[in-house]
Order: sequence, then structure tokens, then C-alpha cells
Amino acid sequence: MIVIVMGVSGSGKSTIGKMLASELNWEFYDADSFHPSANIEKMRQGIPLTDADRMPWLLTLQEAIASLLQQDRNAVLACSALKSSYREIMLHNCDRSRIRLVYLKGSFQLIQQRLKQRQNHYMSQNLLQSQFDTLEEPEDAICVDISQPMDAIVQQIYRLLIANG
Ligand SMILES: Nc1ncnc2c1ncn2[C@@H]1O[C@H](COP(=O)(O)OP(=O)(O)O)[C@@H](O)[C@H]1O
Ligand SMILES: O=C(O)[C@H](O)[C@@H](O)[C@H](O)[C@H](O)COP(=O)(O)O
Repeated sequence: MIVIVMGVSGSGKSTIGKMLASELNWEFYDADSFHPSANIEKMRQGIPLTDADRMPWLLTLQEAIASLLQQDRNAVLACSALKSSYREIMLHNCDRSRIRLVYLKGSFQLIQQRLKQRQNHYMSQNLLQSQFDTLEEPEDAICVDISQPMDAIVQQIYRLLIANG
């Protein structure tokens, strides 16, 4: 099974994803580390990625997901997965019954505040508006309110994952 924790930059994907993986005793992957260096450089400079920029990254993620599933490995993947078409590419041809999507939902103001406090990260805070502009909220996800404390979020996801099977 693979749990994909998605949302805009600063929504808590990496933090919550790691905590969830540790709670489940599963592997953790961060889609940020699959970006080509040209994409990282663009984001560092505050230039939003285009669909074309994201395509090679999404195809790499597609391969990684397929490979994990093929090896029957359980994992949590933190990934922005902003548009429905991106999610389709990542999950193309894979058994959807082995995928769970978790959407970290929060307001622009709250996430902007958190990004201001976050240290040592390449992502420019100026990209938050374009992240929200690109975001297509998923309909088939476990949706959690990120204004809660981190532990409460992880526990809520854990309970919903078990309840939904
Ligand atoms: N529920 C939360 N409450 C308070 N701070 C949080 C919460 N979730 C994440 N954070 C903080 O917000 C910042 C962004 O989280 P991060 O995991 O880096 O987001 P993302 O991976 O989605 O970009 C980090 O500094 C993190 O510690
Ligand atoms: O598609 C994108 O625009 C990126 O994937 C972006 O959404 C992602 O979030 C960055 O890699 C920044 O990293 P953080 O999410 O950790 O800020």
C-alpha cells in the first residue's frame, strides 16, 4: 500500500508524512527529492514550474510508485500532486486499490505564516499563490484540516486509513 500525502508547499506534507510513516513503521519518500536540479533552481528563484517542467518528475514518480507496488512495499510518499492530471500520470496503470490519497487542507494565510517560519528550504515563499492557483482539490482523498496540531493530524489520518481499509 502507498499513502500519498499531498498539498501545496508548506501544507505539512514532509513533516506529517514522516510522522505517519514512523507511526505505521513504513518507508517514507519525499517527492521533492525526485525533482531534476533545474526544477529546484527554478523554485529557488521564485519561478513557478510549468506542466512541462513537472512532466519528467511525474514520470519518475510513476516509475517509483510502480516499483514499490511491484515489490509489495508499504510506503508514505509526500508529494504536492497539485492537479488531477498530475495524479493521473503518477498513478497511471497502477492498482488504485493499493493507493490512498491524503489531502492536507489549509488556508493561504495559515500556510504563508508557516512558510515564513520554515528555515533552510529552497522553495521560495513567493510561489505560494501559484501553488494555490494550480491546486485542484482531490475528491477521492482523506481530507484533513491542517490547523490542528501535528500529532492530532497524524492520529486522524491513521484512524481514517484503518477505518477505510
Ligand atoms: N500542524 C502543524 N502545526 C504547526 N506547524 C506545522 C504543522 N504542520 C507543519 N508545520 C510546519 O510548517 C512548515 C511546513 O511544513 P512542511 O512539512 O515543510 O510542508 P511541505 O512539505 O508541505 O512543504 C514546517 O516548518 C513545519 O514544521
Ligand atoms: O509541483 C510543484 O510545484 C512542486 O512539487 C512543489 O509543489 C513542491 O511542493 C516543491 O517541491 C517545494 O517543496 P515543499 O512542498 O517542501 O515546499
